[in-house]
Amino acid sequence: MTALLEVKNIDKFYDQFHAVKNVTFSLEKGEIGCLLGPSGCGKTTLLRTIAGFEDLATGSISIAGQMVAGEQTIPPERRNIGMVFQDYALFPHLTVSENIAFGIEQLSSGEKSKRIADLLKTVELEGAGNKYPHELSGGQQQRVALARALAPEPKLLLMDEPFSNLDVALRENLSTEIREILKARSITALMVTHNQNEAFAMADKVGVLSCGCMEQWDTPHSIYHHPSNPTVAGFVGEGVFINASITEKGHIQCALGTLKADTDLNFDNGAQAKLLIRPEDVIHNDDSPYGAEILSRTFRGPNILYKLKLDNGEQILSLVPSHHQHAVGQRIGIYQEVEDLVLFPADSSMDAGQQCPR
Ligand SMILES: Nc1ncnc2c1ncn2[C@@H]1O[C@H](COP(=O)(O)OP(=O)(O)OP(=O)(O)O)[C@@H](O)[C@H]1O
Repeated sequence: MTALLEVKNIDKFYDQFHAVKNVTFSLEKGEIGCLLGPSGCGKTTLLRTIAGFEDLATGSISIAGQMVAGEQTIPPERRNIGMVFQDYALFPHLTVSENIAFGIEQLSSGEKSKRIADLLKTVELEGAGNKYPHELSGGQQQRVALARALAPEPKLLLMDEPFSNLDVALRENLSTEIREILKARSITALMVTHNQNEAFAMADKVGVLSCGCMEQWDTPHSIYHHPSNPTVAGFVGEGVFINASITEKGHIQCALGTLKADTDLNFDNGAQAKLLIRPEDVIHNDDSPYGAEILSRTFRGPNILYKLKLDNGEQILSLVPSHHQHAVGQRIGIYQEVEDLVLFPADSSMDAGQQCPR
């Protein structure tokens, strides 16, 4: 099966600055991908090269089997792409219906009206066709922007931080809603976001970028539970690395006791490693022989996030139901319940989530 979007070994420079480095990934028809990564890692640049707003130095991009950049270049308007931007970019002097009609002027008026009515229904804005953008909320405007991008029935939809102007509750609802709309229509889409919750809620595949490199392109589950390197592990979720040693085949010793691996660890006996401990892996239980001192606490509604100091001085995080009330400085009992062992060699660079040089 040919991928709908195929990005192969692309490099992009701004003068001497290497903004995208040998990036390869693909999306099947109907799949939703999200590009995630710290500020300046190249997410928008990558999206813009796919849209055709930026030239490539090397590599190729194909959409629905047609090469659009590489040995041949096809201009943005002929790439059959729809775009949704952070600031909605609606025409303020046009009504909602006129905004949606913008890219389908070539259709007969009957077809146009039918397409607009269908899209207004899809984005749940029936009855809002005669309104102007300023009469709508941010979330409604972004739904109009989506309808406008979908009107010409593009092969690929690109979305650049589409929810970042919206408040937190709305972002979550809208990301789920938009995923459902795209899935119902089998639309292939690629979205850029800073927000990992959004990426996980929306995407079939997530690409974690760092300093222009694609660190991992994988399902949200694998990105979270099987990160391929410390950069991905540290960027996604709130994990902390602690020291560990491989004592015998499949046994790992750390400050939280001994852990046993079900699979081959690819470490020699006696090897030193860094073990990822996520806050949800650390369970509060005062009967546990392992204890830690509370260094700080952050109330999060249903949970409290404790920063804890282990007896050997290492620090970890623990997510505890918020009806537990413990003060900073108090000692609590904890035990580990690490389900997915994420281990990297002790000498790995742990520069996760850092700003990329510009
Ligand atoms: N037109 C340009 N000319 C020169 N450098 C640029 C240009 N556009 C982007 N860059 C640089 O390329 C790098 C990647 O930028 P890009 O906007 O793609 O990052 P990003 O991951 O989308 O960041 P953010 O999340 O902050 O929007 C940055 O270092 C940026 O300064």
